[in-house]
Amino acid sequence: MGTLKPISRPGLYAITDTILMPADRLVPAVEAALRGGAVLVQYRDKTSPHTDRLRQASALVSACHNAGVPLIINDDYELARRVGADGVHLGQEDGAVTEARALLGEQAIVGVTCHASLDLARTARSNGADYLAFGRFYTSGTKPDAPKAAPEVLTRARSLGRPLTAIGGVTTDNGAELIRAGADMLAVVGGLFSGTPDQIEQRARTFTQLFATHHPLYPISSKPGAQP
Ligand SMILES: Cc1ncc(COP(=O)(O)OP(=O)(O)O)c(N)n1
Ligand SMILES: Cc1nc(C(=O)O)sc1CCOP(=O)(O)O
Ligand SMILES: [Mg+2]
Repeated sequence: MGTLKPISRPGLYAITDTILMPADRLVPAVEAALRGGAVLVQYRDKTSPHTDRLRQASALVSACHNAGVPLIINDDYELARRVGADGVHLGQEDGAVTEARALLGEQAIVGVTCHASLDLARTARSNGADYLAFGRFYTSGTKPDAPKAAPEVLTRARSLGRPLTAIGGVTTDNGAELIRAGADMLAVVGGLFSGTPDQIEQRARTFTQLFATHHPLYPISSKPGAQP
């Protein structure tokens, strides 16, 4: 068995956005999410020139590693390798898990989009995915046309034995339903990053509190009121 990867901690998965977070606000916004308890961060930028993406991803590696949190790069495992990120998130059209693993190494975190499909999830698991992402669960301003999923898919996917991520229109109001259905991470763009750093930090704390209240495996020592 390999070493346990850091995604074994349930919690908020913060995903960046080029519209909500222009270059000068990117790092402060992510630092606010980290102060609020985000356990994983994804750099998702589908439009900026390569040199900008390289600079921004490098800055995020430093911010995340200062907080002891892994940084995932969306789509681009070559960029992940260049900046020393901790892994990559792959959609169904973004290349093979095995190729990403070969480039990034055994310890890399590779996540895969499974939409609402247990078959896609089984295939992703066989190919070595470290977490399985399901969605979109609610109305999403960031990706309105993503295929729909119902929370029950999370409950069914629990038997696959991989951490489950829920994405798409997730907010502090609807997140508890997804955690109770089986989500180990809530992947959030608009429901987290549409605001000032203070608001982002407060929302991240609220998401973190949802895990403390509703996730069965939330670390005992992190539960409010628990003795250290
Ligand atoms: C955690 C997480 N889940 C799903 C996605 C979506 O990936 P994909 O289907 O490749 O779509 P794009 O994000 O590339 O538009 C994700 N990025 N992260
Ligand atoms: C990037 C992405 N992927 C989705 C999927 O369902 O695969 S939904 C989505 C957008 C997530 O942003 P927001 O939290 O603002 O809805
Ligand atoms: Mg993709």
